[in-house]
Amino acid sequence: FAVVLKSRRRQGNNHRRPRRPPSPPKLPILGNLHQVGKYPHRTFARLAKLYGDPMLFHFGRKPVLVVTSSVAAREVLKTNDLIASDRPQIETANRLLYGVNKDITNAAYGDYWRQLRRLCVLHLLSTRKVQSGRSVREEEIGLLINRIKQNVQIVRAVNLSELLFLLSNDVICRMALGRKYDVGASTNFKDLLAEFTGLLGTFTVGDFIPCLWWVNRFTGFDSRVDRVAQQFDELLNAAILESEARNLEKRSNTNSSCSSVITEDNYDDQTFTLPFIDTLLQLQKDAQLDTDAIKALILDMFVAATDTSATLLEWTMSELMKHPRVMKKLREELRRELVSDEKGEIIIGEADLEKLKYLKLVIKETIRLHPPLPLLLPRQFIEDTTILGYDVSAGTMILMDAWEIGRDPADWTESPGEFWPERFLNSDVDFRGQDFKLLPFGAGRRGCPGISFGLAVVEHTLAHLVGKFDWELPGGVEGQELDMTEATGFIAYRKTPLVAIPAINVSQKF
Ligand code: HEM
Repeated sequence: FAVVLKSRRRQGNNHRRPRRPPSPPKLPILGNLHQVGKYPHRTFARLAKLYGDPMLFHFGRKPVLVVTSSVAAREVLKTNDLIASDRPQIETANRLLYGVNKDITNAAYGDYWRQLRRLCVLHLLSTRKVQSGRSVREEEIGLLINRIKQNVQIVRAVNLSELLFLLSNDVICRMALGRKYDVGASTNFKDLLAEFTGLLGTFTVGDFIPCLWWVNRFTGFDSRVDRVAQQFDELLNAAILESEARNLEKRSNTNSSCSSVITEDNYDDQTFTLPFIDTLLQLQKDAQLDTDAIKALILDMFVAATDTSATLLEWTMSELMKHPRVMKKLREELRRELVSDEKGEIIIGEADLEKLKYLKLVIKETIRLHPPLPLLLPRQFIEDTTILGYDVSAGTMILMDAWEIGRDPADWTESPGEFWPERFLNSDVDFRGQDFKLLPFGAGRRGCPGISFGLAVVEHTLAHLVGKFDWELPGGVEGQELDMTEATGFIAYRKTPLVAIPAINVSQKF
């Protein structure tokens, strides 16, 4: 009798009407696409006040769960971590990244993704690998500082945004390919990467309304995608040839007849200093990776590392210029904790960064207010599930509004919209995926594996920019008047570049 009752109950459950999350009214065919606007993270924040959290949108026919609170974020990223670990398949990403399931970021959840993730975590982004990039970072930050010093002497404003993008581009270029590709190359690598990232972040109408697939062909979007994909492919093929030549030279120098192919078992200290491309090519056989997968993985690293770190730096400098009290306090910390050379110039080594507690609070506060990816990266549910009592179907896309979550007065009770790094004093709230009210790097299985890599560049560069220079806005504009408008797109850059005049820091003479 109990069995019959149980099975009846189960049948009853299966047939109850699903309880869906609240949705704004939608249009035929378009669904809610017309409501998303230029700044989707702001639109979602506004609509959540009317409809609640989470909300169910429809982009064309695609259901999209939008999360705007830490409570729902925890339910998705912790309680349902496994079920929420897929990514939606986006046609443009597949065209740019060597087809379906080649790179890590867009790979469907499964064995192949797990294999790539392991490779990244162990061999490309591990603590030792990040440490091995120290000399690259120091050299590139040194070049940045010299470029700025040249402008100090003639009291000229510098385009800090441009310089910061160049820096993070050069760092990842050297770490991934072993050298910079900008200087003297026929292709302007930086511009090509910017175009690549822009295209990758574009959802097109055909992604959500399949019968409109032809629009991209008609507007010329598809041919742009194909051109950029081909240009990168040529560049990566050349980089692979260079890597093979390096490997050959190394073998002939060591006069060794045995192959220098590395496996997971013969990984030595020297291997950690290799560029990503050399490591991946040498692990290729052991890891059974095809060459397209290696190229796709390298491209992922470029996109993931360049704009995120540079954007975080440009917002941090913007907030500091807007808040001279915080800039002064940070500079005092740098003077107090670091030693100076005989000319009075502060010496900043990576080992010193641990001492800079206030600098870390400044970065944390900036990333709370300006997460470089305000909606993280889209995920997708693998199975039907429930989120805060609402039924959600397999295949539903997930957008996590980290921008709104970081400003939600329910979690950030004291002036949530204000830039105030001291809010993190005596607080252990962190952004590494354990605190669902601060999610700039996501969380769970698919959370960002490059946090340490990114922060190593950001912290070190910020210490140099603030420790070595005083900054003013051109035309006598006061910091408080600095325009803080964001650009549109999946990465929240500044809308206008940050331009500022550097001056010799009072305690220093160059
Ligand atoms: C300030 C710097 C950075 C920010 C704000 C950032 C943010 C993010 C976010 C929000 C995600 C999606 C997480 C999720 O779905 O839960 C992500 C994924 C990822 N990030 Fe980062 N990231 C940064 C730097 C880096 C760097 C430097 C690298 C590598 C060099 C990197 C590599 C990746 C990869 C490979 C993924 C995809 C992971 C997967 O799908 O399994 N990121 N990042």
